[in-house]
Amino acid sequence: MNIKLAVVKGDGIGPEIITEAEKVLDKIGEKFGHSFEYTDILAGGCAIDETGKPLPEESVKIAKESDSVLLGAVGGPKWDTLPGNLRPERALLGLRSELGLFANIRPAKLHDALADACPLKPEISKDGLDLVIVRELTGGLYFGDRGRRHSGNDGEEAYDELKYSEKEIERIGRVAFNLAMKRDRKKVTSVDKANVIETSRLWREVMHKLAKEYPAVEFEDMLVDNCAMQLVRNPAQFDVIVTENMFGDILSDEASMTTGSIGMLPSSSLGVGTFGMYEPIHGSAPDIAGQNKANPIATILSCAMMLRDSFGLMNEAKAVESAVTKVLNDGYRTADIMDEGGKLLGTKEMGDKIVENL
Ligand SMILES: NC(=O)C1=CN([C@@H]2O[C@H](COP(=O)(O)OP(=O)(O)OC[C@H]3O[C@@H](n4cnc5c(N)ncnc54)[C@H](O)[C@@H]3O)[C@@H](O)[C@H]2O)C=CC1
Ligand SMILES: CC(C)CC(=O)C(=O)O
Ligand SMILES: [Mg+2]
Repeated sequence: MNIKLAVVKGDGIGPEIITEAEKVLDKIGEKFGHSFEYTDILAGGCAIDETGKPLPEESVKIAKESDSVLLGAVGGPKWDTLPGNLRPERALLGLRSELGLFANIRPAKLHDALADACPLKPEISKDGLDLVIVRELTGGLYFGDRGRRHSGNDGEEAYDELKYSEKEIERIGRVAFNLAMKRDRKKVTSVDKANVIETSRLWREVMHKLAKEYPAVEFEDMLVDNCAMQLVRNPAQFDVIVTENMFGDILSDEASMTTGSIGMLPSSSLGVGTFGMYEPIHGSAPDIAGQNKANPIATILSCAMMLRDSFGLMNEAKAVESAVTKVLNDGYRTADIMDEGGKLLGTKEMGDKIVENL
């Protein structure tokens, strides 16, 4: 296959982790007879510096003409004082909505070798942890009307609109139920705040209707505050969690720690076809940027998701995942997952080790 990828290196650790991901893809290409063609597109802080805009039209155009997008991370303190619509993060939201990527799949699986990196007590993780968060990605608070206004004598007031339509809820619900059908445990937990928020009450109604169409799937609701607690108390109870945009953003960072580090969690963002955007769930980690310290595994595992979900290359995806597992089993660690007896590697050396194991 000849695969054309639009690549957002982005800011902070973005360029470092993307370099390692491309090395892995190139090795896959060499081994399995594919070629990967990368076109760098500007998005985020680097795009602001170069063009004055977080997401130039040209970047969206190239992304749309590609087979999929690979993204590092955007943002950083340099751009934190810009107005909201000019911040680097707008680029990410813009790409997600322009490309129609409403379903964000974030698998959190604890590798056996990382049991000591998981901060939970061993008895909590002893039988393994393997859950997936299905996060709605193009609706909710991050896309509603927002602004500032003056209100009476109380000074300035800021507002962010939260709305969801039945259609938006149903389509993300279907992604979750269909995913659960392919997994051993076939369980969906729909997470909302239906005791307070009207959008959550509609969310719950739609999910209940959908659940009836999937009798083979065990279904439950959970309030988001309880879910945040349960993820630490007993994460093994979860299989597929489906939730709205902001709850999914927050809960997936929390869930990442059950795997040892946020540097381990990959993601795919999908729409109706096979086109996807693939990125680690973490941000640009300005505190470690440029120091060869970032864990590239989340980005590399995102490439495995891309090979499987967008291109149907099952063996190739498995090869990447097995190489990562082997490197971890051999005791190699980046600083974020370092444990007693581990062999510490930098970003580049971790990428090299994974390539070596391919
Ligand atoms: N997808 C994206 O592009 C995202 C961008 N951001 C942006 O990133 C910037 C930094 O945000 P933070 O809140 O600090 O979140 P962050 O996820 O960048 O970092 C949080 C903590 O996790 C660590 N970390 C993150 N990725 C790591 C990796 N691969 N290996 C080792 N350690 C890692 C960081 O060093 C930091 O201590 C902000 O500008 C934010 O808006 C945040 C989340 C997602
Ligand atoms: C700009 C944010 C919505 C990025 C983020 O935190 C995420 O997608 O996980
Ligand atoms: Mg996030």
